[in-house]
Amino acid sequence: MCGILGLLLHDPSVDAAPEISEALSLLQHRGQDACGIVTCGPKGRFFQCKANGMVRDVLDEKAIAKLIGGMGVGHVRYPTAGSSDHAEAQPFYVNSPYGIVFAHNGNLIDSPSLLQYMDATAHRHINTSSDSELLLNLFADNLQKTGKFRINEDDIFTAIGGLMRQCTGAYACVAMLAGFGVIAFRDPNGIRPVGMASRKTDTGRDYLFASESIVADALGFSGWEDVKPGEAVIITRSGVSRKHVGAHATFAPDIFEFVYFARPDSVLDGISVYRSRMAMGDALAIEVDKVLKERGITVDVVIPVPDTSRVAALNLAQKLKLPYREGFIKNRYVGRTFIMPGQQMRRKNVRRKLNAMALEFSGKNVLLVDDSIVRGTTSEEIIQMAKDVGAKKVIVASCAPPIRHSNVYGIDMPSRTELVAYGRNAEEIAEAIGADLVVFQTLPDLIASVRQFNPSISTFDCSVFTGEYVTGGVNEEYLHRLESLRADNVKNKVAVNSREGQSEGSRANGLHNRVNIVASGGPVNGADDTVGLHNTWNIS
Ligand SMILES: O=P(O)(O)OC[C@H]1O[C@H](OP(=O)(O)OP(=O)(O)O)[C@H](O)[C@@H]1O
Ligand SMILES: NC(=O)CC[C@H](N)C(=O)O
Ligand SMILES: [Mg+2]
Repeated sequence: MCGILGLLLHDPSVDAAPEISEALSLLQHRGQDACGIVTCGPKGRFFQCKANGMVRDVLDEKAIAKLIGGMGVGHVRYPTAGSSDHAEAQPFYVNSPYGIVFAHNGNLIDSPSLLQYMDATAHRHINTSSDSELLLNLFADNLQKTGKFRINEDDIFTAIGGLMRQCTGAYACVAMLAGFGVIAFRDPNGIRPVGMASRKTDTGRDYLFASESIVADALGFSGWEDVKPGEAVIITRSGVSRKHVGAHATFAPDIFEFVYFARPDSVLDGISVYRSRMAMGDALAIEVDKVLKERGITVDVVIPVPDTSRVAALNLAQKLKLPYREGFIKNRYVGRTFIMPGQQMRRKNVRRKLNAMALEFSGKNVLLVDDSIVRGTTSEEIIQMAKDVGAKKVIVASCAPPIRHSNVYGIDMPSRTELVAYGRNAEEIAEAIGADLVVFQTLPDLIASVRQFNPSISTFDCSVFTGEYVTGGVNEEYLHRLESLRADNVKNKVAVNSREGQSEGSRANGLHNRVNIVASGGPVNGADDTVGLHNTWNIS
């Protein structure tokens, strides 16, 4: 689940990079592996800084000062296709036609056939294993087909319509054409979010595209509107054009955005994430009450698993008239563990991140509330921590139903066997994570919790719960291939072998590398100090 960003300032002499960087830090919860910004300055020149790392580390003051121009595109990455190589950090760039920069959230499910098309028909070289580089080149190929010396909005709509006919999967994208403007589009099912807002200035209007509305709130933009499924929106300094260019398909935003991914203070597709999580807590309270009564178990205290579950846990506690205590204190400097690469790192960081306060657990029957149980890494660790500090019974309640199916649309859950609920019922899951009892939200209750705030949405992508994939094109053969490429144990093997094979490992040096990190206080307008697109890996 990455974060994407586009910004066009009405005054081209004001640099967009500082605000893009600020915006990316607000989207950091969507991707912690890599980040980047490309801006477009005078004469349509692009300036880039991207690398593996968090926003605050990669996009420091010096780097930002060298990103010239009043429009730009940004990205925070959570790798869900290809590798974690710094060459796959986004935005991606291709010089022909016109000069295009591209940022993508989601996953394509037909990368192998698109790769074949690129090679055999479009004659475009793809230099990484990223599906986003493929998607950029598909966009470029479709723009090329217009055959125009100078392109206009209609040509761009035609090109994006062509792209949408040619690829399948989840994609919310922001692109930038050199000297022209910024563009956003969303796949025909609208699986991944992206919206837009504007801001009045003394001279005209600034425009923003972002994965989540929180960015608009924080940067003083208003009039947030979602880009619609299958829609493309083009913003130039002369205004906004939007058009539905994709096939008409079922609108199915991913329900997991509401369960876990998005910030609670965002509103996605007209639904407040915060309110939907409150409703999840209310609904789960009824289920928990029922199960506890059936089993004759009493609970002394409700404790959330920070951070995401807090909103739901508080409502659940209030509904059940039980005390709510913050029994786990989070180290605020450790990021989200679920989106960290590799099981070892995730496990280690749950321990680093959370500390159990003995006073709140000792001698009590505690009800831990989490938003979801995926691999069970978090639950397993925190249940042990709760028991270590003297909890009598540990009951776990999950705001999401059991997750038994792979995600193919941009969450890194490729392998069913890594999921703790795969092939297990609730009792077996409880045993696997060391809980005395586990209670799951039902799927109808989860859907109702979210949908009540926008009943015009009839379907959500719930594939991780149901194994039904709204785009089609996902069968057993596909899932087996995905597992063989991306399961944790496979990725570990590839990382170990990468020095010999130079295939996917983090040590391989691709084409698109981080700009020099050089102590330099010089001017940013001279050729020596500005940062173009193709930089060397040079840290001094
Ligand atoms: O069963 P698992 O595989 O452990 O995955 C589920 C857990 O991971 C996430 O927490 P994370 O720490 O990533 O983020 P948060 O701080 O926003 O809760 C999520 O909120 C669950 O707690
Ligand atoms: N989670 C995402 O949106 C990732 C985008 C893209 N598939 C990548 O892996 O870089
Ligand atoms: Mg969590």
